[in-house]
Amino acid sequence: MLDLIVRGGTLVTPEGLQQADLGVEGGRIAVIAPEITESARQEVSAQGLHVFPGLIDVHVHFNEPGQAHWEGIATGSAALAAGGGTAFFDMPLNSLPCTLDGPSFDLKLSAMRSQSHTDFALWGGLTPQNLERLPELAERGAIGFKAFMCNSGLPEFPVCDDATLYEGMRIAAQLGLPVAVHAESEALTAHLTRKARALGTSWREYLASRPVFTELEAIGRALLLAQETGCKLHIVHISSGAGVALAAEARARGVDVSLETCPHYLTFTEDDLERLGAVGKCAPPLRARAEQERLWAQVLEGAIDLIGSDHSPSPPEMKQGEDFFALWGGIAGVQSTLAALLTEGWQRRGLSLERLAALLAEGPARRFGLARKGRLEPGYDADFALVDLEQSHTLTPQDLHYRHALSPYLHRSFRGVVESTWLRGEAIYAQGKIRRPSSVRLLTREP
Ligand SMILES: NC(=O)N[C@H]1NC(=O)NC1=O
Ligand SMILES: [Zn+2]
Ligand SMILES: [Zn+2]
Repeated sequence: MLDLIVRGGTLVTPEGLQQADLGVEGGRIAVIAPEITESARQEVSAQGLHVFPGLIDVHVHFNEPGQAHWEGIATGSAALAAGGGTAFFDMPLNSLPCTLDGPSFDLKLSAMRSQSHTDFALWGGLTPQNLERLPELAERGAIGFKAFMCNSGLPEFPVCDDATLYEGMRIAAQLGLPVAVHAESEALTAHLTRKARALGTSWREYLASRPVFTELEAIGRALLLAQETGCKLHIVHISSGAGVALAAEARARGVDVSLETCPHYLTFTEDDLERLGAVGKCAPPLRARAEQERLWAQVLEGAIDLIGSDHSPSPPEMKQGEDFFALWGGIAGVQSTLAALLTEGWQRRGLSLERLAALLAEGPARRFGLARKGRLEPGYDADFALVDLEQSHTLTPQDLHYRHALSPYLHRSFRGVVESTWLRGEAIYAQGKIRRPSSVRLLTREP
């Protein structure tokens, strides 16, 4: 007797689409077959629906402990589930304390266990102040170490200088964990910020302070250090086609690097900033249309390993004011990743559903050593979303599960509707409602 059978859906796997029944037992996919004859405690019809592997978002800031008024684990993970997601990796900054040592990791872990609606992994931080704490973070199950190559905007998470990045990568390589970098040059962005601010403080000057070459300089330096140390490198939120090209070239030479971009760089351009204002502020910033087209070309060619949301909201007050430089930089988007990619990628540009599953689930699981996640295949965790691709929807504030109903994706129309999301065989989202699963797990790297 199976626990659950999902009948008649179209399963999306990186190898292709397959019309089949999917049977679940003990939280795992037990069988996939054209027609399962066994009986089950629960049956769900997926007739006319696509079954996607649950999204694994390797880049979110849910800001707990300490800053639940910015977002929150319960609200953020609910939004992820409503968007078809079943796991997230929480970044080490924007919470208080930042995740920089064993005790802060333990605090975050217990907050996650009591409040998350999905499985999760935790990034540790890499700063000049915590090099000697990396082993204790690894011991507790950190999925990797995140460093900022420019000012993070938060004094409690200082910029990582080259010497720290080099030594941190040496330690990470020994521990067998990746280092993730926010790649923008501190020297160049600080200089260009001074220059731009002398001319004004609108979104236009902000854009002028972080041009593409400041991203390229930092990507190039991180690649060099990764090559030298043999460290696994993950470059987060690459905003430019040129940045992808630079990293992909190094990967082809044998550097162990993975490339992430975000739905907002694939959806909005700098021309949208006039209308969006602060809700569209992020770093690196939105780019010109031609750069976005180059980025899309790279995605379509398969140069990108995975897509993460970099969901990083703030209280609304921090997005208000005249000085664009002083406003919080961060996009609220964890709920919209699949919708944005189905619309901008599958519908508009012919990105295949198989590639989409690879970018949103299998790619993240493979890169970060999650052996039982990311695929619809017997033996894997039964994490999936039932999606109606025939329907469209327009995102309203009432749809958002965030702490604050603010997002650049609001009022846009999207192809596809997530009908339900399942974590290890349990519905965590259905008919617009969130349900807490019986358990959530810390995901760690498996050899
Ligand atoms: N601190 C933080 O979350 N910063 C993020 N926001 C953003 O737009 N880019 C980032 O790195
Ligand atoms: Zn960043
Ligand atoms: Zn981030």
